[in-house]
Amino acid sequence: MQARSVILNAKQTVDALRTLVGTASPKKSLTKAATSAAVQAFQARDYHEVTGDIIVPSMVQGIDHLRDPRLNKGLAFTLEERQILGIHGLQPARFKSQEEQLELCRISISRYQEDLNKYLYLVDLQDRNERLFFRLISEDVEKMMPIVYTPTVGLACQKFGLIYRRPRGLFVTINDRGHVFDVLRNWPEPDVRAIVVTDGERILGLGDLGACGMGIPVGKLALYTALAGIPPHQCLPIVIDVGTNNKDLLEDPLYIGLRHQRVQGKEYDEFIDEFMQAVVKRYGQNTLIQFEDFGNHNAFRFLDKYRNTYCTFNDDIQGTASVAVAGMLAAKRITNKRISDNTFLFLGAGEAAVGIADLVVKAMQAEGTGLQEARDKIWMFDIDGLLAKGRPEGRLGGHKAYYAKDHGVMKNFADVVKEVKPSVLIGASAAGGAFTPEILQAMGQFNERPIIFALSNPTSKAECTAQAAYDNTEGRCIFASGSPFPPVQYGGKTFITGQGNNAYIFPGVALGVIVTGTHHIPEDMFLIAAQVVADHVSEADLEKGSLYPPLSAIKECSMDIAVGVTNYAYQKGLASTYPEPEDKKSYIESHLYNYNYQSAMPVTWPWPKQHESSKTREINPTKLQA
Ligand SMILES: O=C([O-])CC(=O)C(=O)O
Ligand SMILES: [Mg+2]
Repeated sequence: MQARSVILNAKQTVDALRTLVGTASPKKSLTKAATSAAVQAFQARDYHEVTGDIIVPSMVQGIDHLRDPRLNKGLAFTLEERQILGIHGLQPARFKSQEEQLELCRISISRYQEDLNKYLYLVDLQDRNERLFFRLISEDVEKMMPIVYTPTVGLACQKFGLIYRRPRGLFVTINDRGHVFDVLRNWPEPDVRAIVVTDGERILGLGDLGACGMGIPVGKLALYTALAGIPPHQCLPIVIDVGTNNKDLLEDPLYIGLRHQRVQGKEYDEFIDEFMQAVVKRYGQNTLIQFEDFGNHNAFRFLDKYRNTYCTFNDDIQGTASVAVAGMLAAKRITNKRISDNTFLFLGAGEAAVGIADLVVKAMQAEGTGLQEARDKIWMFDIDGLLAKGRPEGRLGGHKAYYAKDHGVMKNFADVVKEVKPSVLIGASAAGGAFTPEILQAMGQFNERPIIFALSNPTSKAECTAQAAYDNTEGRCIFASGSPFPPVQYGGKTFITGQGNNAYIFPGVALGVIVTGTHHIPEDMFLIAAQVVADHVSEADLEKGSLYPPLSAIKECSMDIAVGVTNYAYQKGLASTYPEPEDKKSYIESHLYNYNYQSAMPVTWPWPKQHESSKTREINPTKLQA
């Protein structure tokens, strides 16, 4: 007989599901219709035991409070909570505050010698106790960010097959063609607002790591919550697995992704289209989709293709550009030069380099410089040599063409440095150590205060170290790097250089976009973000050698960026959440994640006392008058 369509209420759905999965003994067997309705209701996520901030108390088993990382508080459960929740006796007698737990976490991490082990400790903590994890990172950004994020996350991606324990995020493979929406439906959270997606083709400066690139969306979204307070249940990390061209991975028995060459061309493009549509269908058109670490050839294409039809940005192009421009704005205070008064030379002409160049041009235009004049001040050098018009083997597709010069072929970067005599040298090439002492010394000869950015990640891919930049410029350089470097010793002084990493930008932009329900993300938002970060740089920061505020100030930057983005979104009519809040900051704050434990007591416990409600009645003024 054909199953009749039935709609079950939440309780019936749960009962039916429990019966289906064998956790309840059925009073009577389920009809086919009820079974199908239960499965459908479950798949449509009509019902959740624990999702987002919503917990259905009667549906959570006692021990789930310890097993579910969103509920677990470990020894911080009070006696009342342990008794009411049915977990009394499942833990030792000791009660701890969250602060005491944090202290233990710090001690535990410091006992590991290797960063990868520290990373694994934090992965376990996130799997075990979510609030503790986020509070730990957000309260000690300087120490924790290099572990959950760059540079250690790069190593974690390289060893992903070896360290893989539990899944986090969604793996959508090319074999799911035609069914991407169904895969998205398997994600248990109904209220996703932001996705970070990679296809793993260009993980940091490490190249094609295929599905092992999952560490990146996970790490970026950890910063969404830790640095911008975006609730974790609103964040979804995704890897799009279309294979890998990394020969070592294809032969590695530990590799966890599809074991074939990357699917490319029309099939790949259609798959990405299907993915974008499936996201909108599942989570709505305002779902933010952050593209991360795609190959150069795809990154620009997708940004151009989707930026006006989806809520999307490319962090490697736009986030990195924004943080680099923030550094340039801060550097003005040292050099007393406008951005337009500089000559730029880039090593690399990929996502980061071209993204930075485009935003620098915009910043120059804001200073009153003409478009062509601005572009003329920017030189680029890539794997084929200087970007010169008509160079024989050079690919000059897309925005790269804007920066090609009427110049003969040049293949030696040091020669280009000597000829162009840039005041700003920017490395975004993934060529570790490419800024040789000879190049750095030349920068020191042409400039009183040479600006040198070694932005490639992780640390091993940086174009030079902070120490090398100081040593080879008599300590006169203005330096920033994408990955952190230890303090520099030069001329009897200690310098703490800044990290020009897009982590200063994307969490705040994402927060502003999410709370306003902005659908498109205009380039101006990244210029706003750059200005906010530059405004957070104090004289003391500049004095000690940093063009950026300390990492501990990223949370404030994120909030101020979100306020800037929110103001802009309402001014330009891009916001979809109405009415427009008067006080933007408190509106944003009302959306933020709370890192502190919440009471696990049922909301109805203890029951309101009778005399308390009657007291309210007693002071009712109308009654008094009567
Ligand atoms: O992840 C980072 O540290 C910065 C970034 O986007 C990249 O290098 O691709
Ligand atoms: Mg990236």
